[in-house]
Amino acid sequence: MPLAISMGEPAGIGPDLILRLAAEVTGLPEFVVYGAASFMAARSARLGINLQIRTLDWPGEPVPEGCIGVIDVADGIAVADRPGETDTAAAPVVVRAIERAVSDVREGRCSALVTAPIHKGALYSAGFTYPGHTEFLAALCAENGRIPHPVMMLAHERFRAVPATIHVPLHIVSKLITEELITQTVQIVAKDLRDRFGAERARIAVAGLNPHAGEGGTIGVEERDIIAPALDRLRGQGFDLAGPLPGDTLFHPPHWQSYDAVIAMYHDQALIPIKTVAFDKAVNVTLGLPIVRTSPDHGTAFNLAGTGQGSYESMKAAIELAASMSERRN
Ligand SMILES: NC(=O)C1=CN([C@@H]2O[C@H](COP(=O)(O)OP(=O)(O)OC[C@H]3O[C@@H](n4cnc5c(N)ncnc54)[C@H](O)[C@@H]3O)[C@@H](O)[C@H]2O)C=CC1
Ligand SMILES: NCC(=O)COP(=O)(O)O
Repeated sequence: MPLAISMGEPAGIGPDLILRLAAEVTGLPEFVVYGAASFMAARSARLGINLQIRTLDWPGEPVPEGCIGVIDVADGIAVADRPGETDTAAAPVVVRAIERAVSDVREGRCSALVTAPIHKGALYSAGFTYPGHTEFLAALCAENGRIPHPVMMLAHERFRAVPATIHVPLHIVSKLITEELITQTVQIVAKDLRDRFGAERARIAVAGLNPHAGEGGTIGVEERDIIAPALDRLRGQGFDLAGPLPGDTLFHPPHWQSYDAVIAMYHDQALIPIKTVAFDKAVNVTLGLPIVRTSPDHGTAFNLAGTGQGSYESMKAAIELAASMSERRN
């Protein structure tokens, strides 16, 4: 069964990386692209890539050598090949690509989902109401009206960083740190590390929110009043946890290397360390969903789109990790 790759923002680097990987790298897991076939052909020609675009009726259709299979979701919308220039008209295609890909994974026609980067601002101006893929995918995976709690994890080998809150302004993070959020996040991380990464009893570190993890309640009380009690309760249920630990020293390599994952309290607390050490290799994984979803760690890189420059290593790692996670699960 192929992987489903949503093409992402057409003005961005995502389509280039998909095309370059298909043309230049052998031995990748089989995949099909969800997006606009005519746009993919135009971007391929711009990049001088010798690859035919083959429109598929269904993802399992055989794709001849020298071709890349595309499930065309353009539905009459002309997606322009203009690197670096967003176009509101393309937004429905970008969104539909994700929706169709999720549906094909959920219905067993594809093994897992890999998303190329979207430009959040471009989608917001076209009326998209989800902060990012992570929250949108959770909504698409709702069952009986229940939306699963999605957990973002950035992973490179044993370095796995999880922001407990995701795409939210910093000034409301503190209000969102609740015992329920800490509990749910730890439970999902531990379960998915076991089921999808083979870490039988994951050892997880949890960061504090405030400098020095609150310094005993003198520089903030979330650690004392919320995070520590939640961790104590979870330890009582058998989870192997350290923390709350000061966020500034937790990512010192000898420290994080002794854990299977580090849970941070907010987006940048988790993502800055991993992007600093592994920007071109780390993968964004969504935990807590009934499907496997990965993505490169970077965004749309408008300055590189359409140039053939830029690294495809994170996208390649996302494809390989999606394949290995879905094999482990099946
Ligand atoms: N999964 C997703 O859909 C993601 C989407 N984004 C979105 O992407 C847009 C742009 O975000 P930025 O913060 O500018 O981040 P960005 O990752 O697009 O770019 C940051 C810097 O990294 C460089 N860069 C990015 N990818 C690269 C690659 N493959 N090889 C070499 N250099 C690369 C860019 O040229 C730029 O200098 C935003 O709308 C953001 O929300 C950001 C991260 C993930
Ligand atoms: N910085 C990571 C990021 O913004 C990716 O978000 P998502 O689109 O995967 O939810």
